[in-house]
Amino acid sequence: MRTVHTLKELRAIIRSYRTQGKRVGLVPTMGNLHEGHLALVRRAHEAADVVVTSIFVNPMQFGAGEDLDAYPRTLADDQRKLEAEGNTLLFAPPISEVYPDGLARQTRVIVPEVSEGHCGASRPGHFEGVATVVSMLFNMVQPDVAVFGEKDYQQLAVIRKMVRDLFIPVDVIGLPTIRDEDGLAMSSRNGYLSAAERKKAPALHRLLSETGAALLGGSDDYAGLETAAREALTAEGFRPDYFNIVNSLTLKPASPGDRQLTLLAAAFLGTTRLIDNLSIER
Ligand SMILES: Nc1ncnc2c1ncn2[C@@H]1O[C@H](COP(=O)(O)OP(=O)(O)OP(=O)(O)O)[C@@H](O)[C@H]1O
Ligand SMILES: CC(C)(CO)[C@@H](O)C(=O)[O-]
Ligand code: BAL
Repeated sequence: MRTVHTLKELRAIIRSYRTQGKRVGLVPTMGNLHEGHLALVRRAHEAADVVVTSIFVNPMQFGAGEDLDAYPRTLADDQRKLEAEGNTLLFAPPISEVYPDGLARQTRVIVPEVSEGHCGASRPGHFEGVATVVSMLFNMVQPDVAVFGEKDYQQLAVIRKMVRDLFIPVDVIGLPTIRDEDGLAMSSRNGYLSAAERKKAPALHRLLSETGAALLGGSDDYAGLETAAREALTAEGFRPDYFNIVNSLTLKPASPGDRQLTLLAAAFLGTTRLIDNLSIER
């Protein structure tokens, strides 16, 4: 596996893939790779001849006071894991390569509607940062296909809409969330949890599952279920950010007739913010 840090090197290699008629897959990440990321790499291998994984901790999607500086950077470990997966190329640019004129002067991509509410409300500017950097990565790598995780459900919806609205010629594949044995969604931020917090963490997935079961059982009392789930999270030691029952496609609050529902949740354990979701069909 090769690792490149500059756009010039990346472009030269992508050009040679194109000359050989290869189908290119992209897996955008922020590094500190775990089994969730590696499942995306495996899926990309099924859909493409060569797989480019990017590692870039994108400052534009972090708000003031968030964990940009603390975010784990583990390039050597990540390289070993990608090598073992048969990943073809790792693109790990420094900030100066992606934003040579600085963040303030950077052209930005705004995706309306699906980026509003939920994480978009709690992290103002976050999805603008995500859409901007993902559109840039698409232009840098020019992949045929790109793979993202459903763990970041709203992010995936934002990227799908951006691709549709801007006619970007990339197939977007979403992959189900990979979990630890106790149900906790794998995430780089799980590494911030203390041993005691890690024990409590699976309650987030459990409460999503219990609420999903109540919905499948026929309950339409969305507001009541949301309040009960937030109270249960608090009782489990979390500080809930949101627990919302939404229409799976629009991400707007669910209406009684909706058949495809998604439960979106974010909650803090100490200073660590965890997100998770569950989709059901009635
Ligand atoms: N448990 C998981 N299962 C499937 N995909 C995942 C999982 N965790 C992350 N991903 C996907 O990996 C890609 C890169 O995500 P990222 O590098 O932010 O990882 P992360 O572990 O979610 O980190 P963070 O703690 O910042 O949320 C995204 O498409 C994300 O949805
Ligand atoms: C898609 C992404 C790599 C853009 O920075 C990031 O938001 C992530 O890791 O999910
Ligand atoms: N996994 C989404 C990236 C972020 O939280 O900034």
